[in-house]
Amino acid sequence: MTNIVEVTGLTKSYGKITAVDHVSFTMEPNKIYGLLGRNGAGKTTIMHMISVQQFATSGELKVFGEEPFENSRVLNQICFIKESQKYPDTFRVIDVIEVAKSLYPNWDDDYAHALVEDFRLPLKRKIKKLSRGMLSSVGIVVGLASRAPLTIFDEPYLGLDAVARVLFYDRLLEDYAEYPRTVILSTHLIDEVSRLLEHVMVIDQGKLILNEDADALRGRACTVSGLATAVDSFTRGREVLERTAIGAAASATLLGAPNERERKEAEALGLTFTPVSMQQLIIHLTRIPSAGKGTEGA
Ligand SMILES: Nc1ncnc2c1ncn2[C@@H]1O[C@H](COP(=O)(O)OP(=O)(O)OP(=O)(O)O)[C@@H](O)[C@H]1O
Repeated sequence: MTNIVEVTGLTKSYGKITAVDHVSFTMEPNKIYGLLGRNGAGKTTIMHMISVQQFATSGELKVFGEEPFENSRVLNQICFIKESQKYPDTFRVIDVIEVAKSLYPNWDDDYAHALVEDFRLPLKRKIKKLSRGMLSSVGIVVGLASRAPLTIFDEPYLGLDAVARVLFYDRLLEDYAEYPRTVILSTHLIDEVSRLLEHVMVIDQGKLILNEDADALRGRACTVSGLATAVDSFTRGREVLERTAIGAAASATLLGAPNERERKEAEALGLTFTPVSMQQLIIHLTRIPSAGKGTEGA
């Protein structure tokens, strides 16, 4: 099957600033990708280039197997939801829904209206009179109901409360199960979205430093805790990402999941293992300069 996105050596410079620096990757059909990274890492710029809202300075980009520039076959299949979407002043929620209906070939109007109710959006209210969270909900409704084969959510939930965020995650998973498509989700709330993600890409200072299957990533580290002397004895000779100690107790985050023998060894020392959250792991990995080396183009 054709890759949805194929990027080779993609670079975007603004004068002396290199926002995206020779990034190469592919995105497969029907997967949920997390595009993660710190502020200013280059995530939005990458998503803008994929959706042809910005041009690359150099490199190659194919979307749905084609050059995306002025290519309606490609552009019709992309829905981009950004944090601060602007709408005409006179627009009400219903107007946004109607325009979206005409834009996206796979639009499901019944689903859109069901989502409007779920998110408690007042259809007749002007967009400019909506609260910040309600405005984010409008974008989420459009993104989900578009059922676009490539749906991009760039930090879609500014101002959205926890209940609405969980609603978004649940609806996305349910609808994706029934109508698989490729979703790119860019967010800082890594732990919140980690259960949704099938593949994780981390951008740091314009470079792709991690490009990995989410399950493989989850198995890449664990934390071992107990008496500091026991922790140190167990971790000797192993790759420790971080060690913290309080009084006589310590915990160490280790690369790799423990095998049966290691579990027994730890148990004998009175140590316990806990999984490392995706957010912790990414923080650990992005702190180490050599962390993702060799992952580009995976
Ligand atoms: N129009 C522009 N002119 C100059 N520099 C820009 C422009 N747009 C983005 N940049 C710079 O490019 C870099 C990447 O920005 P980008 O918006 O892609 O980051 P991001 O990862 O999406 O960040 P955030 O998580 O904060 O939204 C930043 O250093 C930013 O200052």
